[in-house]
Amino acid sequence: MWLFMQTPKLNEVKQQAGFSLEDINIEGFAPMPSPAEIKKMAPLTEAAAENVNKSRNQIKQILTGEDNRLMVITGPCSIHDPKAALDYAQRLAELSEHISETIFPVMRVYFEKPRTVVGWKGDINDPDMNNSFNMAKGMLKARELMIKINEMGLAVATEALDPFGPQYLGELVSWYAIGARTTESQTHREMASGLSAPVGFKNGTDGLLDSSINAVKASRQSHYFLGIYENGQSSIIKTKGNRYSHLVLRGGGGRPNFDTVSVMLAEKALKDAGVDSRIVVDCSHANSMKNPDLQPFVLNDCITQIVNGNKSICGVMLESNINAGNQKIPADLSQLKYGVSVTDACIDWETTEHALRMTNRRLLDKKLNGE
Ligand SMILES: O=C[C@H](O)[C@H](O)COP(=O)(O)O
Ligand SMILES: C=C(OP(=O)(O)O)C(=O)O
Repeated sequence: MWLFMQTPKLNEVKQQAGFSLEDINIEGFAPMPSPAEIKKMAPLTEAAAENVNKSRNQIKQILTGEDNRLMVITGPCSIHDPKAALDYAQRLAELSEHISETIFPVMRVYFEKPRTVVGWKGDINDPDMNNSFNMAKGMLKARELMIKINEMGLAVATEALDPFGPQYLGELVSWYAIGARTTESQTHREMASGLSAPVGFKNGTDGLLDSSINAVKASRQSHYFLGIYENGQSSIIKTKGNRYSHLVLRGGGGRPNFDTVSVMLAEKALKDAGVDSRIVVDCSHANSMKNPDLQPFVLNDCITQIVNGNKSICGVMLESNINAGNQKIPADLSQLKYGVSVTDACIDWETTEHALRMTNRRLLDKKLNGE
């Protein structure tokens, strides 16, 4: 408070002394268009709005068990090429028609990447992939793509990483993840409490569940925190709490946690904590030890649990792309291979389609047998 009151005097002192006490490690500031300005450049369309509304309701019903279909969140680890993303969306939308009796597909449209240490942080942060960090361009690109994918009738899932992001993209997202690296962060729990769509909290990278269960609890409450308003004005935000936050098992600490015993332990941990939440299983990340070829086996195991009577698993996640594997970002971007991840390695489209058709068949059999 004293420093605040003395600011004019301090500034004088700083000028005389020739030094500053703030922004010492800041190299520069650049203006960023407000959420309202970006929305004006890529406005929400009626078709996209209707799809978001419908998809959110379906996901909510899956999370409460009113809709017993399996939510399958599938798509690239990260988006870097909108053309390939739309190609993927087209394939998923077509497949969706054949599997919709048992599966509700949601496309991973991940524009923000949390890094273990450093690396490309996604298409919003650096859309030109050349360290030019044109975030205004990245945000516009993200909105344009999410609008198109919604217009194709697919629900959009994304990771909420930057707390300003939802003001720009929130109306286009039907399912959010809070990642393993941020589940314990108060900032992300507060943000989740105000998000307009259901939020899945990943368990921590250590594989322990406490931080994610605490996160589910915290995000269901109302919070006050600092953020921005639509016009870019810095604001105090009061949230209502997110009734649809839930747990996502992604393995960690050197071991997976998708198996029957781990899922039963997660159910018990939720019950002991007094949290009523169904579970999404991420078949990738530490559940497949980052080996994409194992993802279909993880999926298959989850379906076996469901067929055998498990009622808590309501969704699964796959990291899938048009082509398998991953690639380093080349200095010459014309060398980028089409439809191949630039972050985590993915399964290819053929493997994805086969896995989802098999899943549908197994879930249909269960339904036909009245199990
Ligand atoms: O899903 C993506 C990655 O697993 C996550 O962003 C961490 O990536 P990194 O360990 O390569 O930084
Ligand atoms: C970063 C991701 O996952 P996690 O937070 O589980 O590592 C992801 O799904 O892209």
